[in-house]
Amino acid sequence: MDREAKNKILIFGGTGNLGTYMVKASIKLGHPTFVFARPLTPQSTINKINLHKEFQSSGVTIIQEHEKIVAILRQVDIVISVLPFPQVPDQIHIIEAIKVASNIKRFLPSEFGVEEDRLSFLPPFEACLVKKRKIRRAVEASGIPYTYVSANCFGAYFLNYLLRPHEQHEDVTIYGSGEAKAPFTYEEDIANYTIRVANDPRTCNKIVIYKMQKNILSQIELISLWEKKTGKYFKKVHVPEEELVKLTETLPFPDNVRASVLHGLFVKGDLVKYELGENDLEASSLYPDYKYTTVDQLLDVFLVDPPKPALATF
Ligand SMILES: CCOC(=O)[C@H]1C[C@@H]1c1ccc(O)c(OC)c1
Repeated sequence: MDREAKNKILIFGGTGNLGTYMVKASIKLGHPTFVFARPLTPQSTINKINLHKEFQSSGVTIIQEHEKIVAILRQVDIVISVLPFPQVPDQIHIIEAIKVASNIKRFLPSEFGVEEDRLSFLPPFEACLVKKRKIRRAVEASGIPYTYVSANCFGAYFLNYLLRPHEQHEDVTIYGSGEAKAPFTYEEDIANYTIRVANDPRTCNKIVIYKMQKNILSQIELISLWEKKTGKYFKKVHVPEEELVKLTETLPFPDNVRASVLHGLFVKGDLVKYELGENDLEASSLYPDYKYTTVDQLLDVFLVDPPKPALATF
């Protein structure tokens, strides 16, 4: 299909960590791509300024935030929100505007992490997931065609968090026994799958889980792979479950949230505890020809050029 026939995609949060991958994937797959972004100011970082320039030179249309959202929505077909947690409740305004515009073929709210309708976590993270569930219910009540994406653990994010390749260190922290498994999805694959999912009739009003068999590993397996590749062996420092639970109760915000994420993911192993339902779809099964990056391959990338570490906001 030529570029004109391709769905036009508007991305909220397109200048963020996952958002940048999403914009690049949308452009690479030939979609006219629009990014709803805060206007640059004299305080804007050089990275943000350069990102705007990079987007514009690759044909992205940057929509300044103050522009009329309904008028913008009437120019596009698909809306993808990659807004971070603090802005999750703001998506109610996107939903309202989509209802007024009434032309949007698919809306993907800002999900991409755990499958929050099937899992519960310790209170600090649970409170964050309540916000996401509210948006899901509002989307369903609105009648807007949607797709929810649960991409599980962001690969680069968690390899940085668990292995700390940017630091000189002799030890690694293991949460719990280290044996519980979790699915990892490299951010570039999250974006490449998501653009496909957003355009796929099979995924309308469905949940798509990103859970590739080769990328389901425990912390111990991850660290062992990294030790073999680096030739470095790390002292393992275990944080027992009861200590991590205590941290979720005593640490200040947002460290208490992070502790409760770690508890659910790596101590309880919750992300691999539910089976896909008959109504659920799995990305690598939907697009078997797409060659996703395995954790082993991502570690090879980390050996030579580890992506910059990031910390999610809540
Ligand atoms: C290790 C501490 O965890 C985090 O910083 C947050 C970014 C992690 C996160 C936030 C929301 C999620 O749904 C999710 O799914 C795996 C993961």
